[in-house]
Amino acid sequence: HEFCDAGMGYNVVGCGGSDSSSRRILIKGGTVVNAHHQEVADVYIDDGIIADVKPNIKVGDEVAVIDATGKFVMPGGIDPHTHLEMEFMGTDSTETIDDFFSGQAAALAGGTTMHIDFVMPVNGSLSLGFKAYVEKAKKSCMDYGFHMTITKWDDTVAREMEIMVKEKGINSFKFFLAYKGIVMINDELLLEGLKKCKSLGALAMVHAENGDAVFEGQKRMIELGITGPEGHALSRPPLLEAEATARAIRLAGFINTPLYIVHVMSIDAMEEIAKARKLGQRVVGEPVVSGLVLNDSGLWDPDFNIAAKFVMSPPIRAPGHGRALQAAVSMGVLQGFHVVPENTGKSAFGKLVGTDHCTFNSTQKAFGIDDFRKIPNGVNGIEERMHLVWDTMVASGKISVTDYVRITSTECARIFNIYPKKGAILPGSDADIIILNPNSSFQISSNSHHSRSDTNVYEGWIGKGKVEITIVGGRIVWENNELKVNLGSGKYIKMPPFNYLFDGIEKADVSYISSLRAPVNRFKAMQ
Ligand SMILES: NC(=O)NCCC(=O)O
Ligand SMILES: [Zn+2]
Ligand SMILES: [Zn+2]
Repeated sequence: HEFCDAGMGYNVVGCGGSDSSSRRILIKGGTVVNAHHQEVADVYIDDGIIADVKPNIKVGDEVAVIDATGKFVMPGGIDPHTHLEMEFMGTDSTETIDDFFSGQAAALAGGTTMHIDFVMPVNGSLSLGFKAYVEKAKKSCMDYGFHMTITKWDDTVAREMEIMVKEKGINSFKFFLAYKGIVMINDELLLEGLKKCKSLGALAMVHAENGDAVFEGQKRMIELGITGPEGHALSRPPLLEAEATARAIRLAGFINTPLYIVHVMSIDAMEEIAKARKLGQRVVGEPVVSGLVLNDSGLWDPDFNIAAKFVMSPPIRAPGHGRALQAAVSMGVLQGFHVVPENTGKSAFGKLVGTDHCTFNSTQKAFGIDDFRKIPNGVNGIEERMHLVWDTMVASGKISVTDYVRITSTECARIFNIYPKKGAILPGSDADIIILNPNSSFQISSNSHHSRSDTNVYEGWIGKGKVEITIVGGRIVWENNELKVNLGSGKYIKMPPFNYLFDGIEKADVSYISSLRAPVNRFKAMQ
């Protein structure tokens, strides 16, 4: 089998490797952390499911015991935003280098046990796109879900959206407001999509940049003779991210349906979300780890191969944006959904953190050596997210360990309506668990990472906290720095519509209509 290649550098169970992991495991004496609570307890796993969580669980000799004393036992990470084996930006750049096997193996080595990937339609057809992704995902070694991308509009697309939600387990649709001439849609299509999402109880997601203005910005750079990777960032400043974010928020408010803004990269866009949140609109802002911990300095590196690896959209911003996004994440989580007033509880900035893992190797990035517009956009992160969020947010004292669980796992499970099957260490939840040692450290390098890419945007990062064990579906797949992944064992997780963001939305319809009438009433009162 192609995945049994020794070159993969890790053991593939089901391809000749031996499956030493037990179906019954007791994790003893660790600090078990959920988003709402932490306690020292044991966790008993039977046949892929968490059977019990309490102190001093007694088991027989046949059960494998892991001593987790002094360590944190937490739900495996859920990455809400990945692009595995995706065709993107024309045929020249081919597909992202990580497929559903290598990308997921990398995820498991870094403590992420589920991800949600974006299905790309085939010639605008959602069913053909779905079929293609079902095929791609057959090699999965961990559970996964799908978002669906909408790139055109007609009656067939509208009907297929219904099928996706009612039959295929998709509860979110993404609209690109950028990538003009490739996948960008206009406001008319966005409005149709928002209406359809609302009627289906599906979450609308947007990539928020003004694609027409970006196109103009790119022309300007080329006219100025700026063709290198720095031209990418200069052509699409925060202003254009903020404009599209504000526009999408207002249109979602006009339709009165919840909105999820992917990869928020700038203070400017984050402030638009904060403003909407204050007004009680149901908006979720998703920071990604590259936007939180990196800055744009890499884009100015004189070595094209180094600079090009940082090209993603919206761009990684100047120093200051990342720090502000980190602060917003810590404030957002400190105001957790259970303590904020009712209206603001249905919106959030940074209650979850994704990656937008969309990896191209240096040969693929080199398609744009003479013209930054041809550099395929995207960076890695699926393997690094859990460590980097721990290091920059928890080890630095910005957030608590319970907050960490919420932003890396639980809130994603809630938003995509699969909690508490995922995102919790509770009896009955899937046994997707990590054991993190806060006194150990991690180091990132393209020489040792598990992605197929030959580069890593976090190259050389050394930080505190180490995921020592990953358990997925009740099997130990990462231990002693060794991966033993189970080819084809990952399951597709259907995600039902009408998540908590839709609770009481009809009431908001009524108050929206009265708010439209309010100025009229005020005017009448003045007469
Ligand atoms: N973000 C990026 O540069 N690539 C992935 C596709 C997208 O999410 O826009
Ligand atoms: Zn995007
Ligand atoms: Zn993306």
